[in-house]
Amino acid sequence: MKTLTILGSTGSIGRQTLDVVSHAEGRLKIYALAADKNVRLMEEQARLFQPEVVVMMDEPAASDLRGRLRDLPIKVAQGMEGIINSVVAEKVDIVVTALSGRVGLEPTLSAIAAGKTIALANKETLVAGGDLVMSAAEKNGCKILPVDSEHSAIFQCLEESPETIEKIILTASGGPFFGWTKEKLDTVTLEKALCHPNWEMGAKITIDSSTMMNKGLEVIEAHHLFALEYDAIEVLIHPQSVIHSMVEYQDGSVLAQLGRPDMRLPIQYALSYPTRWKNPFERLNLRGKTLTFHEPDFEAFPALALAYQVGRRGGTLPAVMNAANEVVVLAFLQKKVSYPAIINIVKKVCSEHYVLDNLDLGSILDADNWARQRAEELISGF
Ligand SMILES: NC(=O)C1=CN([C@@H]2O[C@H](COP(=O)(O)OP(=O)(O)OC[C@H]3O[C@@H](n4cnc5c(N)ncnc54)[C@H](OP(=O)(O)O)[C@@H]3O)[C@@H](O)[C@H]2O)C=CC1
Ligand SMILES: CC(=O)[C@@H](O)[C@H](O)COP(=O)(O)O
Ligand SMILES: [Mn+2]
Repeated sequence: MKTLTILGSTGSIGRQTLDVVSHAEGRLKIYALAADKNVRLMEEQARLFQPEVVVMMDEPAASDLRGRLRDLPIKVAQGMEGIINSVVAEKVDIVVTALSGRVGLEPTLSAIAAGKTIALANKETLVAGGDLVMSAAEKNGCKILPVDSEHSAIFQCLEESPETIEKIILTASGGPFFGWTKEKLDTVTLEKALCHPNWEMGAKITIDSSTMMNKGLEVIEAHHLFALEYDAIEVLIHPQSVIHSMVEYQDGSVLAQLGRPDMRLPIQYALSYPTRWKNPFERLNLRGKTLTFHEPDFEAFPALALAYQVGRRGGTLPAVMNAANEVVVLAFLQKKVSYPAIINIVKKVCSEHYVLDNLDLGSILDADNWARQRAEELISGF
């Protein structure tokens, strides 16, 4: 039996994780669930999964939930303190990090300091603080198990001697606008950007997939997870999202992981690691299927090239790019900025940043805060 805390239980990954738990035949138990404001769904999840603790980041949401759950012996905590307590608790074996955004960095570092295994979906945490996270994990002997589908695929293709890797190939669907020209991309609406061709995901990552910033974040995520130079991380457009990524070894052999676009598979893989559990989920059927592959269009989708430049520069710059992107994507979701403004503002914030290389949590959070404020100023100026 493995005991979990799920950070972001009411979100897309969080809900699918609970579905995996319900199919795990008693091998997974929930200690705590955490979210921000979605009280109605958290109440439903609490009643169904009976965790010891539920946490709402938002304090009014926490007091609302306290009233709704007064008939149950479930502790209702709040704020970042409540989230951190939910991951360091003695009973917890694995923390599923499925918060959206850099907010997951501190709880992830706290969970690692407490010796927990991390099932990591929350890629912004690695983009902003990957050096801190991976060195803390090494120091504490903690496993970081990737949940992000491409990184799970790479992890599943790793052999005993990872030093024989020549490169990894991150596949990308190309998003809803694959093949569009820069001019046509100026006409994108929020409704169109929220329609991912293959995956049902949360709003932020769906917009990031449309600009290809998601793939840029994943390049930086892979750099940290697999200790790879950026020259050894290639992106290949694969519109069908059947091959979730590939590893090319120094003898020229390429291993790939395939599956239906169903996040329960990488989630279950991480939670059952190092075994593979059976499940009743629909199987991949390749009969009659055509798989195609294309070069990324770095011109039309500048976010990908920016992420490579930012990742190579390192220091506090990745945290700045990520923070600016979080702010501008939220503004786009609120229809406050145009689609082209997303990458234009992120690029401008990155260009103005004085990069620091002494990476501690304070410098990362300061850079993150500066970037958020600067992005907000540019949005109001747009
Ligand atoms: N969805 C997917 O298929 C994939 C997602 N990922 C990554 O996984 C992470 C989660 O993505 P996804 O599930 O789509 O996101 P969603 O937006 O669907 O869910 C986000 C979750 O985090 C909670 N949350 C958001 N902000 C805060 C906060 N400040 N404090 C506490 N809780 C917060 C939300 O709570 P509430 O509901 O109360 O707002 C919700 O439970 C992201 O980093 C994403 O990039 C990676 C690969 C695939
Ligand atoms: C399911 C998952 O892992 C997402 O990151 C997805 O891969 C996004 O698809 P894109 O390839 O379009 O960015
Ligand atoms: Mn992914």
